[in-house]
Formats: sequence, structure tokens, C-alpha cells
Amino acid sequence: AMKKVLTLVFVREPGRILLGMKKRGFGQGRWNGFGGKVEKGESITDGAKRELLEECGVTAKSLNEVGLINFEFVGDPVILEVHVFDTWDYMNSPVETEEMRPQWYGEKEVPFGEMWPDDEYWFPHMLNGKKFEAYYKFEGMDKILDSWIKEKTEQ
Ligand SMILES: CN1CCN(c2cc(NC3CC3)nc(N)n2)CC1
Repeated sequence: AMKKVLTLVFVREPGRILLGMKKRGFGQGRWNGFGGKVEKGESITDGAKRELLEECGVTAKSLNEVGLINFEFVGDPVILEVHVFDTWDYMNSPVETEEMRPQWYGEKEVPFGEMWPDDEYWFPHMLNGKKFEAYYKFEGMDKILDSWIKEKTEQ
């Protein structure tokens, strides 16, 4: 099947996480991290930093690999391979853009009811600093048919 490589970046402070309300396109109306497609000739990390800057004006000085998630959709041959990162080392306060409205949330107040359904399954691994791999098979945009998640010990 066809793979589409995408990025997802979360900006962190002790006890808090930055989320963005997606204002248009895929995932519109849901809170999420910042990310998008990886362009030709661009590393995944550089693509992640570019999207973070474009979507909320934050420049990540370094990124931590947090997880790798593959998403499959019933009836669609394209698999989304989402590389998840976080950063504690960044410049500039987040600003609203055409794409995203940023807002800080306490780690215990993450609005899972207004996010992609998979998030509540893998967020705890990210918040606990554990690297993970996961797979979610979706029917439509709201129903998870199958899934697995495993923690990765450092290689
Ligand atoms: C560029 N974006 C980054 C984030 N991304 C997703 C997807 C997702 N679930 C999949 C069923 C859609 N869940 C989160 N949290 N993010 C899709 C593509």
C-alpha cells in the first residue's frame, strides 16, 4: 500500500503542553500538535520544524523523537506514517495563524473529547516520556476498528 510520511510536534513546558485548534483542512475542529507533510529533499526532522514554525511561529532548537504511528483507513490504500516529536527547547511564543489557534493545556486537562480518537491511547506514553510505536485502523474519521501500541526501549 502507499505510505504518506507526516509529522506531529508538541511544544512542552513542565506540567503543560501546547495544542492548536485546526482551523481548516484535515482534522479541522480538533485540537492537535503541529505538523504536516514532509517535502522532497527535506529530512523528517526539518519538515517537522518547518511545519511548527509555519503553523504557530515557534522555532524548535531541538526535537525529541516521541513515537511512530501508522494509520490505516478502511477502503483507502494510503497509510499515514506519522512521526511524533516533542520539544522543550524552543524560541518565540506561539501565535495564531490561518491554520492553527494555539493554546496551552495542563497535562491533566488535555481535551481528548475535541481531539482525534487515537490521542487518548498514546498521549499517556508521550506525557510519561516513553517512546512508543502504534497502529490504528479507522473506519471514517471517528471509529477505531483495530489498534496496537508498544513501548520502545532505547535501541
Ligand atoms: C499532519 N497531521 C498530523 C497529525 N495527524 C494526526 C492523525 C491522527 N489520527 C488519524 C486518524 C487521522 N491523530 C493525530 N493526533 N494526529 C494527521 C496528519
